[in-house]
Amino acid sequence: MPRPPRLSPDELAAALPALPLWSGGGDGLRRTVQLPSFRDAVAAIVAIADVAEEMDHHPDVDLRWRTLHLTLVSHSAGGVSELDLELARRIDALLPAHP
Ligand SMILES: C[C@H](O)[C@H](O)[C@H]1CNC2=NC(N)=NC(=O)C2=N1
Repeated sequence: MPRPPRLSPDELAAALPALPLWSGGGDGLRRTVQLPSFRDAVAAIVAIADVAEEMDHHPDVDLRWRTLHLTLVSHSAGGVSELDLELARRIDALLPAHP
């Protein structure tokens, strides 16, 4: 299946209000979340990995103790695409709703 192109700045600006826990611009969407423990954070990564494999779209992941930093970017498109928006929505459904 062809991968979607990168979003234009206007398309991205229109999409971001629906993802209030995510920041960033054309170089990637970013969310930081603190989990109760290191193990909880690792479990969150594993749950995200299941979604990423299903979508064949993978986040950049940086874990510092129990603080998880996620960056979503479509490497092949050279920016943020609809796949990143969908992955962000699915990650939000897995993680606690607070920062
Ligand atoms: C062959 C495979 O579909 C590609 O390498 C996929 C895998 N996951 C990916 N994930 C992300 N974030 N960007 C990509 O360009 C990408 N490419």
